[in-house]
Amino acid sequence: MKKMQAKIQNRIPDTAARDGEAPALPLADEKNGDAPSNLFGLTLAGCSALMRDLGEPKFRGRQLFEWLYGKRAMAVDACTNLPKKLRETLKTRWIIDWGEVLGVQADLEDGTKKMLIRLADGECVETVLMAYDYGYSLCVSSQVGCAMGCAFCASTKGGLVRNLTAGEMAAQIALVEAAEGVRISRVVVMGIGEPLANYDNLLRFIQILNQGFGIGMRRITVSTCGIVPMIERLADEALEINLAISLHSPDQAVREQIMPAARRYPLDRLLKTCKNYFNKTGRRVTFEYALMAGVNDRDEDAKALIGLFSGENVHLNLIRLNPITDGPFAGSQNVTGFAKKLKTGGINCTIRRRIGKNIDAACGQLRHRQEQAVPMVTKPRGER
Ligand SMILES: C[S@@+](CC[C@H](N)C(=O)[O-])C[C@H]1O[C@@H](n2cnc3c(N)ncnc32)[C@H](O)[C@@H]1O
Ligand code: SF4
Repeated sequence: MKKMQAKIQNRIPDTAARDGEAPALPLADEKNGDAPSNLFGLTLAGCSALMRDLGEPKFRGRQLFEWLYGKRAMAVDACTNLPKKLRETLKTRWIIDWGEVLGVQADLEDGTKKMLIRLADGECVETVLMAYDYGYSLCVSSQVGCAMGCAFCASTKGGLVRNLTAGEMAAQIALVEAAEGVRISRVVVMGIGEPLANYDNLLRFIQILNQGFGIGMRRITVSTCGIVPMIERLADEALEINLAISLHSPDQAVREQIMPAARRYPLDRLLKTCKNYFNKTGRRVTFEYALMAGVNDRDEDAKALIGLFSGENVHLNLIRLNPITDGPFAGSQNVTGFAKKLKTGGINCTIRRRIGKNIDAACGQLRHRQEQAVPMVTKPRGER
């Protein structure tokens, strides 16, 4: 484990470690010139470099890191393991800022809570808290908006605004835990944005999750629409995280229509890359498949999936499509029948438990509402 952590640390780009200057500043702060910088989001290497720059012994870096994430310190003065004089010095240039929860939608039926979070520069992202038998899982956003243009997804409606910093991803956990009085034990990077298009910050975030929050690598899932070169890079990191691929069709032409990224990264190349990923990491890849009526829920789709995956050590996760405003697709009425066909064909598949159906479950809807100044509503039970 220690060896693996050291490996991640060496690979994670960190301005502090690289330049010997102030640790990597979050993007939001870079825009603000003289504004204080956010300590939240520094990796262990970043904390150590900061302490070194301040003329402090190296162990102070670990102390800061532990209080930032292990203790969820909300202010520099809450880092009571650091000497008061050092805290005063830190406060001249540094703050701890998690952003704030702007609003919450709760699904009273299944306990899912979707929160709209405001970032330091006023941009918003969503994060979703899900309750399971084993504890709490958080679905984290990785970007403000998304450039990928998938036709069924609300996250991409206004395009990409910017990447989230590692701190802004980690703050989603701290904020939700503080607001709800819970501990998050699993994290899925399946919120707004394409995590592999924000690769360096994603790796920093994973490091913070693992070393700072103490969340095991196997309890972290990263989902991608299939950015092949970044999947190849991720395979080389040798992390034990779970990789999920948004597949949504076994047909290249259909995929190109509903997921523009497929034009650049064709299905055969993507599947080959996933095979290599499994061979290198030993981690089984999950394929996500949101069923859309007449688009990808036909007999021929089931047959094609069986042809692609029969005998392969993969998992297919069938998802009920969440309706989005003005979306071109309707959810399939044949989810269980489709699953049955796949199972009969020898495919290891499950239907994802539907969560948050009484709120704006589709990822990006809430942020979109906020941008359009549409009031945030929790729909009555059963209404779609
Ligand atoms: C929002 S994406 C974020 C992660 C990454 N960008 C990706 O595409 O895998 C997370 C998952 O939600 C799925 N998704 C997007 N819009 C959806 C919708 N309207 N209904 C159901 N699933 C949806 C995506 O295909 C993907 O599997
Ligand atoms: S599904 Fe993922 S990649 Fe596609 S637009 Fe939505 S967030 Fe972006």
